[in-house]
Order: sequence, then C-alpha cells, then structure tokens
Amino acid sequence: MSGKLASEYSSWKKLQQLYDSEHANLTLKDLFASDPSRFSKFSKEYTSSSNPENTFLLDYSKNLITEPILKTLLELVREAHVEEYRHDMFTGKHINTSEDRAVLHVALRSFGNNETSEPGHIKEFSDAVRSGAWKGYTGKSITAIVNIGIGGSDLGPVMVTEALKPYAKRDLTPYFVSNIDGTHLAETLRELDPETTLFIIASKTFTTQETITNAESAREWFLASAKDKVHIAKHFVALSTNEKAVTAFGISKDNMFGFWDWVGGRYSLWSAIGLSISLVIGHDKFEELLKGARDMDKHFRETPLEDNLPVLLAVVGIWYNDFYGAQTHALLPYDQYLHKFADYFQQGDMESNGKFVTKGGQRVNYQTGPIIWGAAGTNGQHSFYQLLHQGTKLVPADFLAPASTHNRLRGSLHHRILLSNFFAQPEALAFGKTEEEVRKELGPNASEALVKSKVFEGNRPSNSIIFPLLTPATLGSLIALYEHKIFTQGVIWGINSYDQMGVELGKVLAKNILAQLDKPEDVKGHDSSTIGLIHYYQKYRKE
Ligand SMILES: O=P(O)(O)OC[C@H]1O[C@H](O)[C@H](O)[C@@H](O)[C@@H]1O
Repeated sequence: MSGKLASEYSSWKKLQQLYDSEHANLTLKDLFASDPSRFSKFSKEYTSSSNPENTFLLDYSKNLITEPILKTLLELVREAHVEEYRHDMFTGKHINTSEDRAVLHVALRSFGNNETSEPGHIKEFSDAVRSGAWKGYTGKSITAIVNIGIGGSDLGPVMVTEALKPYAKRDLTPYFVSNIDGTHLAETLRELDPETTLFIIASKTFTTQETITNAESAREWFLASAKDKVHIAKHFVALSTNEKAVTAFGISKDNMFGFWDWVGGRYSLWSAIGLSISLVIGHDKFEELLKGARDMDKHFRETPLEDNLPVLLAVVGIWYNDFYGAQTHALLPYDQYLHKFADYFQQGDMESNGKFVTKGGQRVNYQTGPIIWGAAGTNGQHSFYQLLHQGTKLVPADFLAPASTHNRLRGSLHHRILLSNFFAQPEALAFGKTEEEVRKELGPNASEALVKSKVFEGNRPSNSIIFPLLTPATLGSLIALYEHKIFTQGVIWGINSYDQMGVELGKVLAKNILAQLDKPEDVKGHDSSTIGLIHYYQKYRKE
C-alpha cells in the first residue's frame, strides 16, 4: 500500500475534475448516439483458458463513462499499485496486515499444490456418501446432509448448491442451519431421520457461538435416538482450522476436514468448507467449479488492465461510489438458480470493504464499500424496480443471465420471456422515456401531473453479463470475477479487505448481556433504552 489516501492520488483529483466538468452533460442517450461503436468499445468476451465452453460477455457500455474517464480510472488503478498488490496476494505476502496473514484462497484452486488443499479426503468422503457406501449407525445410507455454519461457513455452500442444483444428486438433500434462533434447527430437524442424516459442522474457528450451540443441539437430537456416542463418528464431520476444538466437541480427527488461517471465511467455499458442495454435485463438478475460478485468477493476473474484467467492474463501481455518490450496488441475476447470489456477495463485499480506516490507520475522506443487495429477476421487477426507474437515488446494477436454461419449459418459452426482461430492463433504465414521448402517447387531454408521473429520466447505468449456461465452471469464474473486483476496490481505497473487526463489538456486548438476562436486578451498565428493552423481555419471557 502506498500509505496514501485514495483522494491524494493525482488520478483521483483528475477524476473529480472530470466529474465536475462533465457529469451534467453525460447522458447514455448521447453517448450511444454519438458513437456507433460504443458497444464494441465497452464490452468484452471472456473465454476461460482451459475450457472454451466457459465463456461470458461483459457489456459495460451502459455506464456513464467515456474513454478519457475510463483511462483516468485505470490510471488510478496503477497509482494505487493494484498490480503489485495483486502479485503480493498471489505470492502469499501477508496482505491481511491487521491479522498478519496471507490471503490465499486463490491457492486452493491452483491445483497441483497439495500443501494447500485436502482434495483427497474430500473426494474420498464425497464418493463414499454419494455411492451409499458410507452407512449410518443402523446400516442405512445417508439421504440428508445438514451443514451447520454461519457467515462464510454457510453462505458460499448455500449459494453454490442452489446455483448448481441441475447437477445435484437428488436423493441426497442438503439443508443449511445458520441462525442461532432455535427455529432454524427445529424446523430443519422436523423433516429428518437421525439414521440417515449427516451433520457437517462448518466453522473455521470452531468457536462461533451460533454454530457451536446449533451443533451441540443437533448432537443432543441425534443421541436421543442413537443413544451411544460411538455413533457420532458416522453422523458428524467437522470443517475447521481448529483441531483441538473439533476433537473436544467429540468429532474424531479422521472426520475432520482441515484448512488454514489464510483462507478468509467469506472466501472459503473453495476449501473444505465446500464439502457440502462436493457432496451434492460430486467431486468432479466441484473441481470444475474450482477450475473456473482458477481460470479467472489467471485472467486477473495476466490481462492488461484495459481488458481486465474484474478491474473494469471495480473502477466503474468506484466512479459511481466515490464521484456520483451512489450508496448501493444491486446484483440482479435473471436466473432462479442464482437467487442467493446477492446474499452471498453481501458478505463477500460488505464484510470485505465496509471499512472507514485505511491499513495505515487513517480515517478515509471518501466512500468505501457499497451496500450490496438484489434479488433474482423478474421478482425484483414487481417489487423494488419502481425505485430503480423513477426513484431519487442512483442505483448502479449488474444484470446477469444465461442464454440457455437447464429447464426448457414449453420449448424455452419461459426462458425467452425471462430474457426479454433481462434485455429490456437495462435498456429502460439507460434510455428512459421523455416527456414528449409520454405526451404523444397520452394525447392532448392528459393532465400535466399524469404526464410527469410517466416520465422515465433514464441515464441509470448498469453492467450486463450473459453466458451460455450456468455450469460449475462458469459459476466458478463469476464468483472469482467479483472476488477480484472487491480486491481491486479495497486496494484503491487503501483498506484491509480481509479482516472483519466490525463484527466484534456486538458479539462482546451480547455475551455480557446474556449473563444479565435472568434477573432484572442484574441488568446493569447500559443506557436506559437497552435496559428498558431487556426489562420488557424479562416481563414476558417463558423458558
Ligand atoms: O467459520 P466461523 O469461524 O464459524 O466464522 C463464521 C463467520 O463468523 C464471523 O461472523 C465472521 O465475521 C465471518 O467472516 C465468518 O464467516
């Protein structure tokens, strides 16, 4: 890190000048009208180096950028030494400075590097469970797996197993329990049979309160039927870096799948945390996912900045976040299988880049990570798109869709309708509808108010990503694309994208409060609001 605030870079100052002088006149309508080759200039096709079927098109032409703006944004990338930091990450330098750790999730998908992954164990175990050779305590095969984990030990496996359902073994049903709310576990267990259920306790630290409490309760539920603790070995496995805590819990070393402290929680689906993925889609497909990510790593490392897709997404995001004042960024996949994509990157992006202090300890004087949100199309259109089209906020968005679907209902009629929306929404956002057009449509008798209410100002930017089919390889590449976007933005902002100090305070306060919950006279040391809330709870609580 250069030790500078991003706002001190000369390219940042230049961007501010460009914004001040140009933004009022920058309209997508004019940009497209004045340059017939705009799409070819501002779109790129990606093809994975090892798999020609893993390809996608990124169209970033519907952004409020010109060639000089993009050039200056890329100057910013150079001035912030992103390329040097990229090298540092891939070569294992301790870029997570506050925790003095390397950031090497990329090594998990580099293959041929046996020290950095445990593929043998994962494969052998997945094969045994999937083939039915792995038996439960009464000799039956496993039909349900329950991943107990939270945050990075939940969201990746949830998102990917949902996304790759077409490749799933349908008689091995995955469940995910994350919330400490007993309802989550209770409602899951209600459907399950202890004789055929496998629990996967996923926790990097194996100290996370939610996960350990849920795991203990699952063990209690299991032992109520199995009686003898020796049966735990057939029904509980652990994914963790903490062998001591795993064995103390009663899971043997043989049933532990390890990984390392240089795998960040929100980057851990590539590690043993991906066991549930390997169980559901099979180890070969899990490897295809990893290879898809590896190929995107190669693209990110080797492609000039001008053509580097994660870098392009990153700088366009910075343009809106830091100069246009956009607060959020929407992820809008037109693919039901990707319905957890935005949830996944909510942690991926917001826990990485939601930081107000630089690595050097300086308070930033600019915006860092955006609020990430979104939902699968077309559901969002019938919900929040009103605000995207006519609200007072700028919401840059990424639209993602597969050209073909795994479910070709009625000759792909559904998919054609879905995609017509995927194409129409960015167009409507960008080009809108003028007052004149509305007036023409409504005729001379329409009231002024009605005319105004039907105007779409347009000029709302978006990226579109379209790929042939959602395969494990393509998904791997797309996830890595966003991971490296987040990395690039974090380096430019000068922050540490790989710690998460901001989640600690609440945990500490909750621990203190937990010890005070029993008696009103114990509730001490809080503000009157917190005390009032706890007293209300104490009045109505039932054990
Ligand atoms: O895997 P674990 O150690 O149980 O951690 C689970 C989660 O805990 C915390 O909330 C961290 O902020 C997350 O980054 C992490 O993914």
